[in-house]
Amino acid sequence: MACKNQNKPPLSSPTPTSTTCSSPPSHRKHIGDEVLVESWQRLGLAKMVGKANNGRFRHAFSLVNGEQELTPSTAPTSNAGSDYGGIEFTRDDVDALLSERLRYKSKFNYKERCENMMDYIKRLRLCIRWFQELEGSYLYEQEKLQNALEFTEERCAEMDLMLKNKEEEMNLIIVELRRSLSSLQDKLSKEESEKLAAVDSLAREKEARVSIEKSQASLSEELRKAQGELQSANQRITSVNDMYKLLQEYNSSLQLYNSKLQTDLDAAHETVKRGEKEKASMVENLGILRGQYQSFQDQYTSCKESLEEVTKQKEAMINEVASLRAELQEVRDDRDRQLQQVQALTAEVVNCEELESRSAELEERCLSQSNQLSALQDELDVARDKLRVSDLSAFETRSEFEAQKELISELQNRLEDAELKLVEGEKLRKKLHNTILELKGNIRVFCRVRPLLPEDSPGSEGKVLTYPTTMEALGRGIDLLQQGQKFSFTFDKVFTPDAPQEDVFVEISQLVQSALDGYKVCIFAYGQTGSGKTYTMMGKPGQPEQKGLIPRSLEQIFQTRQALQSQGWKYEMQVSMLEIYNETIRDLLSTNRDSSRLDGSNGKQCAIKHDANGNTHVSDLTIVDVRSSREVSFLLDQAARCRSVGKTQMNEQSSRSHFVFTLRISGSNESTEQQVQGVLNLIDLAGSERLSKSGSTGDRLKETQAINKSLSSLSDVIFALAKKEDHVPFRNSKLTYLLQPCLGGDSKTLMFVNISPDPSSVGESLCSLRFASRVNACEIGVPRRQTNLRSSDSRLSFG
Ligand SMILES: Nc1ncnc2c1ncn2[C@@H]1O[C@H](COP(=O)(O)OP(=O)(O)OP(=O)(O)O)[C@@H](O)[C@H]1O
Repeated sequence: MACKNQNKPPLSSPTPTSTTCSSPPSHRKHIGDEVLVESWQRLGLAKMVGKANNGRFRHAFSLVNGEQELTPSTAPTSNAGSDYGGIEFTRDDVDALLSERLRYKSKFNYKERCENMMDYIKRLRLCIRWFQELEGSYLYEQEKLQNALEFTEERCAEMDLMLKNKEEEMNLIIVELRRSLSSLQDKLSKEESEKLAAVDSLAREKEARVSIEKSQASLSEELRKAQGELQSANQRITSVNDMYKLLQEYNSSLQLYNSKLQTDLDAAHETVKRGEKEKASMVENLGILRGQYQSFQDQYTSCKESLEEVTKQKEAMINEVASLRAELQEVRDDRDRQLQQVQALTAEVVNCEELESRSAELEERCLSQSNQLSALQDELDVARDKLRVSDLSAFETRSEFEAQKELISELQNRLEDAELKLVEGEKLRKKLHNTILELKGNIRVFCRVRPLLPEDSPGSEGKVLTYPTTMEALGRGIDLLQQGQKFSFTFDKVFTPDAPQEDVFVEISQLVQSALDGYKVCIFAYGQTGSGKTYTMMGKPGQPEQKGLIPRSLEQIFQTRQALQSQGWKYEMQVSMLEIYNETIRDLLSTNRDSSRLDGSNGKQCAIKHDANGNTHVSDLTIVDVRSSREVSFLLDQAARCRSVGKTQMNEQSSRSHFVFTLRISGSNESTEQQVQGVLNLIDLAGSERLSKSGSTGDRLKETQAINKSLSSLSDVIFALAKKEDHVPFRNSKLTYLLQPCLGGDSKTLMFVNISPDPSSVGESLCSLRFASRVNACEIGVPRRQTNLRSSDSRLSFG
């Protein structure tokens, strides 16, 4: 029965599954209790074995259920070793005890037999007790095993249930999975077909991309062309404008000429009328003269006839006289009578002579009248010729007039076309300008180098600034030489010392223009003290050709405002000017300025506030409505007088504060119902300077420290923006807080970095250029045009 190979005692294996020994199944089944009872019954008496067998039974009742040891730790405390002296029995021992034959030396030695019997009984008792103990522990084990079995069965049932549930679930899941598999398969097939389609579309997209790239290239070509065309259109516009002016002049001269011709024509008509009248009167005269002539002719003929008659009579009389003389001779008596007759005849002769002279006179008159007539005829011919000529010239003038009229209307049409083109060009310009600005990034940097001044240190170190002439850097690059090391910088534009104010303004005029289009525009000048910031922004007072950007911008804005009136635009403008001095805001247009300057403040606490629309308001700031650039110039002069200016070692007239000029523009177009709100901020920053170099003390030192602190806050803000940091320290200074919308928002911003060519300032120039190139690398967002309706609070804001 012992299964030593398995290292298990023969009476153990309470569970059918726990044994692998070769004993018959019927025995193995009851091995825990029945086998022992059976053995005891069969044995009756048994030889007691005395000694334990090395504790092998320690394992006899241990059960490994799974990995759980049920005995001996959980078994009731064994009394082995107490009643039966800790003796344990193996089956062999029990068998040996039961099969023990008591032998006696003498059959009748009862004492010995009795002792042996007692000993045997004692051992049997021990064995029985051991068995009982064993049985108890077996029963306990059995119970435990039963419990474990039940527990296991329960668990099995639970497990079964769970498994069933799980199976159901699994089945469901399988069904679900099958379903999802089929849907996935569907999807897969769909995806595959989509993939194929996507591959197709990818190929198509690739083609499209290629074609788009091509079209992009062609578009950029077109853009370039359009820019070229824009330029040429601009040129054409200027030439058309010139031509328009010329044509206007020509037109007015033509109108003058025309009116002159008209008066000439009227005069010619008058002359013609007069000529016709004269002609008619002449014709009348001629008729009269002809009548007179006829009557004279008649008289003449009658005179002639009478003369002839008279002559005949005379001849007859002469004959008669002769006959009479002869008769006188003959008839002297009749002489007196005859003499009387002669005298009468002589009187008649005198009469005739008178008649003759009268006839000559009449002939003369007739001649003169015929001469007059022929002269009149000639005049008439001349007048007729003149009339024909003036008719011709009137016709010519009329046709010329018509041609001029046509020319004028054609020119007017062309002018209208040109004006339309101008408007279109203007729209295109705005669009292109905004596109260019967006492409460039909306904070741009221009660098301006001022000329060497007599007060600059003599150029012992030679030229420290040079300008590269390569294609890509021409007009945009600047090289600085410091201790033999070259530092190159590129900006949107570099103005060399010889660049006049006009050229600088031309470059920013488009930007200024966009304030009228509803953009926030901010232009500020940065640089070391004495580098030309105030010169750039304000210019030189009293020298019109050296006017700075602020007066030029205002002139342009007011001119454009005038020009845009014809397109239906009406603008309202408001101006404010302030300075930030020692971290205090001062109102430069305040009327009680003088008293306020005494205590170092303007009496009012000007506070900066940003509203939800990104507009900045400065409380208690004087805001003036302006209608002309003259008004603004007056205000600028007033502000310049109030500005904090002082003399430093670096600059005779150094600005000791940041100057902020703001023009708020509000425009509306009644015909298009459009409304725009633009802001133009023009800022002249105080100059940065090294304390050591400036030699400032006292108040100047305090000013310089305040200036440097606010400029360093500005550079902190720029660096944070350049690094796209989450927190930008706008609130670190009044200047940066005021400029917040321009630097971090949606405005078009331009920075001038002013540079001194003085070799002794090369360190400061390098700092300024480095700062400027950081600013140039900043992206501050997309400029936004403000075309919304005007708010009820229409007072000035900074942007
Ligand atoms: N482009 C220029 N052409 C001629 N003169 C110039 C130019 N730029 C500056 N200047 C002259 O240089 C001097 C200093 O210029 P300005 O006062 O404008 O410097 P600034 O940078 O404003 O100095 P600060 O910061 O001390 O106010 C002035 O006399 C000015 O006339």
